[in-house]
Amino acid sequence: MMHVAVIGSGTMGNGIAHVFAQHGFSVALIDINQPALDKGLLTISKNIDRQVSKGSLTEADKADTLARIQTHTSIAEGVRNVALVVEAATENVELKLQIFRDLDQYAPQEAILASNTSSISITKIAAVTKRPSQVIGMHFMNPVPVMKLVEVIRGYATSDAVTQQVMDLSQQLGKTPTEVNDYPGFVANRILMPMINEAIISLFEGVAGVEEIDTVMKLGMAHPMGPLQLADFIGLDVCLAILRVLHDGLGNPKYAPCPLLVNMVMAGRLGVKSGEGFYQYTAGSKELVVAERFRK
Ligand SMILES: NC(=O)c1ccc[n+]([C@@H]2O[C@H](COP(=O)([O-])OP(=O)(O)OC[C@H]3O[C@@H](n4cnc5c(N)ncnc54)[C@H](O)[C@@H]3O)[C@@H](O)[C@H]2O)c1
Repeated sequence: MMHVAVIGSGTMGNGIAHVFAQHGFSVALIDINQPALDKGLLTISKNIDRQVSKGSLTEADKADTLARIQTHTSIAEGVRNVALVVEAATENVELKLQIFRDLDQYAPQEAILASNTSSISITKIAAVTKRPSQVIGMHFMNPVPVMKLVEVIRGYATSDAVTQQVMDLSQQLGKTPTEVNDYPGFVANRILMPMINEAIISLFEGVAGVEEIDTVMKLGMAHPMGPLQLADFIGLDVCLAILRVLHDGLGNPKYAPCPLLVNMVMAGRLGVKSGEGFYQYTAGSKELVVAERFRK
């Protein structure tokens, strides 16, 4: 049984641990404290229950999956004997660079070190290690157990052999890996974020209202969710941070974040997580209600 470590048991980390364990890997799940790990395990358990109720997994699969996950609060301890580490800690450059210095020190020399970062350069992360040819991006999509894509990002020094191993491993998880090179935003966010930004600019310039913009994209382009609702889900602070990475990294004014997005983030209107973005969110209600500010 191949042994892997996942750093971070938040939204993405618990999903990544879940899919590895479900597909027979033994997983060391690592976070900074036990409550964070317990919360991650609880989410995994609830998500497996959903798979069981749909008939895609059995109760026995659930027990086996959970039994393959061990938790740790120390990187040094958790990454001993692993063949692969997938880092899914908070999106912060300094934090990730320190984690990769630690991983380089404590993980076996031949281990592959992957990051699930949405926007930080894989080449920059690799450069703080003594094994840049074994550092790679493994960008899962949210929710991880459901979404099929893994964007596999080759840093400047990532080797062909490591890229192939990660492509193969992603397939073993039932995912479809897609190889891309390491430039700002990779492919997913380089295309998604300008679309979201353009939707916000259309609202800002009065071209149409919130519901109209989302309806055009849902019904006209067969998107499952409109771009403004999607921005609320992702978090407007996260969208702004990624647009700034594109703008700074590519130096093209077309990536400049819309002033309305900047204002909303400054005002703490971050979308679902703050209770209000382009829509307003009330606990327990599934109805989609446009935020008062944007009502006609
Ligand atoms: N949320 C998404 O939709 C999404 C999608 C794709 C990629 N990502 C990327 O995945 C990564 C994680 O995002 P998330 O949404 O799961 O964040 P999150 O805030 O839900 O979880 C981050 C976890 O990392 C833990 N952590 C922080 N410092 C740590 C350390 N030193 N060691 C171990 N654990 C540590 C935190 O305690 C927390 O549990 C980020 O790089 C993000 O860009 C997120």
